[in-house]
Amino acid sequence: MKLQLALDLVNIPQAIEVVSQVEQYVDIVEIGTPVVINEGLHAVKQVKEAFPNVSILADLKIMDAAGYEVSQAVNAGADIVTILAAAEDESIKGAVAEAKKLGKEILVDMIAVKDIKARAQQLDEFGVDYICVHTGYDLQAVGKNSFEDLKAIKSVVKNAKTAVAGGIKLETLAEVIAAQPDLVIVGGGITSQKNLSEAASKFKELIAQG
Ligand SMILES: O=C([C@H](O)CO)[C@H](O)[C@H](O)COP(=O)(O)O
Repeated sequence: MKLQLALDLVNIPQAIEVVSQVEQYVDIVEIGTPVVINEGLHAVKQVKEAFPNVSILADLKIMDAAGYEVSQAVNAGADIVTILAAAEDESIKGAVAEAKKLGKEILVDMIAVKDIKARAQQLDEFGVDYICVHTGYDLQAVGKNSFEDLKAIKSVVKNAKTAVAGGIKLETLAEVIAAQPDLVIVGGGITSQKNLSEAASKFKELIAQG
């Protein structure tokens, strides 16, 4: 089980500062969608240049022009690029083909998908690398989480790695670990803490025990 740190509410210098404090505890650093919207793919490029040995996920949440957008993110330094599960099948297949050509990976974000099991089965057949259940900020705000959805995809996905994101805190981590995803994505659960390094190390320690 791996730990991904999501950086959503920072600018580029702040992102670099955060990564310098937690690098040893996280397996993947996510350049979050709000950061890409604010700073563009320069954020991916500059964080990768500062930490060439860190795996970078670019959370583009692609919806169309998938092959092209994947290629641009990879050119900037991304190792993993995200696409929305709600995108057309052709877009998902295009993203997978481009990532495979470049030796990189695709994570599909299931945010807002209603029939989680059926879509996860289709995505698995398309050869995506990760399938991620995700409760976004707007549903977190009304008390939702993705823990049941994680169990649902775990019951049908045969090839892809599974991931979970959305409001995961130290207090809820045990429930997540019990479902055994391949990747746990944590943003505010680490970045809102005073001592970032201590918070990341606690997440890492519990995940390693998982
Ligand atoms: O993808 C995310 C969200 O849609 C904003 O772009 C976050 O990175 C993801 O939800 C993880 O962050 P936390 O919910 O703060 O753990």
